[in-house]
Amino acid sequence: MRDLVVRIGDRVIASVPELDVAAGECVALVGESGSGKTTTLLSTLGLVHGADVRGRIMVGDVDVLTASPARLREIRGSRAALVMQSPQAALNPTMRLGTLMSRALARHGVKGADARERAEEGVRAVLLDPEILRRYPHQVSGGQAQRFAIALALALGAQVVLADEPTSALDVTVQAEVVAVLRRLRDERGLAVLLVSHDLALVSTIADRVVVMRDGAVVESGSAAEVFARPSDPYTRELIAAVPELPEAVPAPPEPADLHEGEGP
Ligand SMILES: Nc1ncnc2c1ncn2[C@@H]1O[C@H](COP(=O)(O)OP(=O)(O)OP(=O)(O)O)[C@@H](O)[C@H]1O
Repeated sequence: MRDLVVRIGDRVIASVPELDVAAGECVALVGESGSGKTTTLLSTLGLVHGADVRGRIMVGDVDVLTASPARLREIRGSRAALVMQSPQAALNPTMRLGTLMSRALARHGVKGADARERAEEGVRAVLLDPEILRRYPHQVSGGQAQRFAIALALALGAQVVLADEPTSALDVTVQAEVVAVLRRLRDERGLAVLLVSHDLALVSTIADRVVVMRDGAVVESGSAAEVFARPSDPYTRELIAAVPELPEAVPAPPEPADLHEGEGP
């Protein structure tokens, strides 16, 4: 993404000069409520409505701002998948998870034995028992529903997962499970993850890079280790100071000078 500017009337609600997420990498957008994180994330799939969106947004080789509606539908789901805060609310309560999965696959042309295989492979990849495909949404926990949403994305072949506060509705242990699944998929399958979260402790356990937003603008970005260990912006320092356990969560990389400590010229 380059030079993203999202305006509603005269107000710029998100302005991001540069944002890239590579395969096998997790980038976290952090910042307080209303700082423009969700707007930035939704822009990547052309899902910001009622706003003036400018810039260059590429998902693979698709230019999101100039793509046809059909092309956009194709990338949503089959290339990039959105995982939102409350997946249970987004799942049709009258259908078993297996039916939801097979309908989604059918829409992308995958049917029959192929679809069953992909569904089972998807749920196994998020460490769920394929038995869960026989259950209805109300018969699974919030954490299972969230992992199912990720499984659905994987079954559809998503290479990028866009996760908006994927764990904020979950308790701490379940949050850790969801993050562990995302981390594993990033490491083992090269999934690219763009994560929106205001939870810096959680971000420190998964993000490779961090982009800090405030009032619609990027105030700081860099490797997670660098940003957490040596935040350059006062706002980032404030955010980090509010999370006492962070210094232990992310060991600071040594300063280049430290590497040579004690070694005289
Ligand atoms: N469609 C819209 N119409 C009017 N204002 C909007 C619209 N979408 C977002 N905004 C405003 O733009 C600003 C940025 O919103 P955004 O949801 O991107 O922030 P956020 O950092 O994700 O916040 P949160 O953590 O609360 O989700 C907010 O002030 C919000 O009220």
